[in-house]
Amino acid sequence: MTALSMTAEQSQAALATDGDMREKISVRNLNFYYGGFHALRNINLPLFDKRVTAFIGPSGCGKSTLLRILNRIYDLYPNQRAEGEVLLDGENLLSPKQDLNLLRARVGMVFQKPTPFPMSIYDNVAYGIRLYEKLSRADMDVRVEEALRKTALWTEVKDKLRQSGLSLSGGQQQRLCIARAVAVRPAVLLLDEPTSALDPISTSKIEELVDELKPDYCIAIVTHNMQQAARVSDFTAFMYLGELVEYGATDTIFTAPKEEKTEQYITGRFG
Ligand SMILES: Nc1ncnc2c1ncn2[C@@H]1O[C@H](COP(=O)(O)OP(=O)(O)OP(=O)(O)O)[C@@H](O)[C@H]1O
Repeated sequence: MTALSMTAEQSQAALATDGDMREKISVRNLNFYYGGFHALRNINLPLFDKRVTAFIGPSGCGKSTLLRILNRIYDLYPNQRAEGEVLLDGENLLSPKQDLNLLRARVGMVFQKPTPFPMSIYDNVAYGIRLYEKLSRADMDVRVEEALRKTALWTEVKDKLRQSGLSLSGGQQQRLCIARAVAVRPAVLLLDEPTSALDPISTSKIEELVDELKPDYCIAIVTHNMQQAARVSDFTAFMYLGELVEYGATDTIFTAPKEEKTEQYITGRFG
């Protein structure tokens, strides 16, 4: 069975069992090139709303490349080129007509290392909102509080909103970055190994947060941690050498994968 037919079959099965499921992003026949290097090969994949999809696979297989296409971050670099379609609510975000500012408001991204801006906690969260909306001071206060509450940071920072974001612990900084992303009310959240620089307690807080955010977003997470993928995701995409080897419900991928390569990877035989 090819990855493509499996994808269609799996998503059909999922749709049949859960009327609440809606395909938010559809990746179709996607190829990606770094100059002459063909980094992603004919990727087909659905990403469902209100669900978490994990991208797993050994180093260099193309997980981050795929994630970076979903908000067209690669556009910032010369000689990087995508072919195919990535439909967001049916609209091809790879189209040259796509407004990139608008796209990045709809698709938020959080990186591996916490990257707060060198400004206050309040301004870190308000920064993105100010790019897109002109709010009164009172309305901005409400939005900042809402984002900090959503990311379970409010009680920890409400008395020091004017302190630098850099004064927070690593785990708090990462939650601040997630608050910054959700503050602009995106539809999609992309998390690129968001806990790889964090201790186990901060990691479990971020995982809980992903669970809490799930009902409001379509979430994609790149992770090297198999347990994390199994804990937080509903669907898993296993990639190898730029190809999507297997996609399916996370339970199935981790207990009864169809492809030998997937089984070898999840049982730690390579990678
Ligand atoms: N800027 C770049 N220029 C050229 N090749 C690149 C560039 N970035 C990544 N690649 C190559 O593209 C392939 C996919 O890289 P990518 O970073 O997407 O993999 P990954 O699965 O996220 O790896 P890791 O788990 O190590 O982060 C690799 O072969 C990598 O060397």
